[in-house]
Amino acid sequence: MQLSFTKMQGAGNDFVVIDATRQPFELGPAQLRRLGDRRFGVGCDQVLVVEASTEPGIDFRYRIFNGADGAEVEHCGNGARCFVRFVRDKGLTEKDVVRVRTVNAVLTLALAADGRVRVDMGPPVFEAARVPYVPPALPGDEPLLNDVAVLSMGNPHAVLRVVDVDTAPVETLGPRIQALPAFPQGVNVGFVQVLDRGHARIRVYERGAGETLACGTGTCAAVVAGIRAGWFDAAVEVQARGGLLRIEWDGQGSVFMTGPAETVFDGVIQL
Ligand SMILES: N[C@H](CCC[C@H](N)C(=O)O)C(=O)O
Repeated sequence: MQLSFTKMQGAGNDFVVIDATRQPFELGPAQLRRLGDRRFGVGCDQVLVVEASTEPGIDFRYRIFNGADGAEVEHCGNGARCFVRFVRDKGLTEKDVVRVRTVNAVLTLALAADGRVRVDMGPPVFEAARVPYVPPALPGDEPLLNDVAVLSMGNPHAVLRVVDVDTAPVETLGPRIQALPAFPQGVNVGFVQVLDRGHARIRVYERGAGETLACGTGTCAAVVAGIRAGWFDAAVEVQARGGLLRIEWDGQGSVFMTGPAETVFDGVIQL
């Protein structure tokens, strides 16, 4: 089958975006992995699917699949910014602010005049069962989890503070933490370097993708963990390897993320 797609990126986190508003989305895991494959397919961190909505007050449905394993996941923050850029540029809406439903949340996405996009990422969740996270029976039972903050941004995150992200053991510690029984549905592992109360650097070893150049939900999770720990004020500029994200959280409501969203090319693939 021939599949039309648009390649997009948000702070270097890259996506294959599929317009499924006019025909049902029917790709299986093997086809999704092919889309994500950087040798045998298009190559992307995640596949984003735009579906029509019949729900009052909801403009679109937003589905996310990790490129490496084809698994459907709950949220993708950088993808959300590309989503609104896509639906606007493809004429699927005239709105600059759209509301979209994911598998477990409703997000508000707003195109700004400077081309950046501001996303209401919803509130963080700390209740272990909703992450999901199974804490060790006793603190210290699992040394890898000492000093790790665990929370959900709709998807699961583990956050560690490091002195320097460039020397952090991302490629080794990331997968080791992901493999722990404490995370029954896996986890995205963030490594955050605090520069000052309004600035940070980050690297994220993502579930189902490995290290990406940026992770929107992971950056939100790191800032939330840092605000709770007293490291940050309510607004933080975070430098990822692929670009700069601005995260705001008042300590109780939604987390807001502002950053870039760009189209790279349109294409057709034979699946
Ligand atoms: N790998 C993530 C999904 C993509 C998240 C990331 N690309 C973002 O921008 O939030 C997960 O399995 O939960």
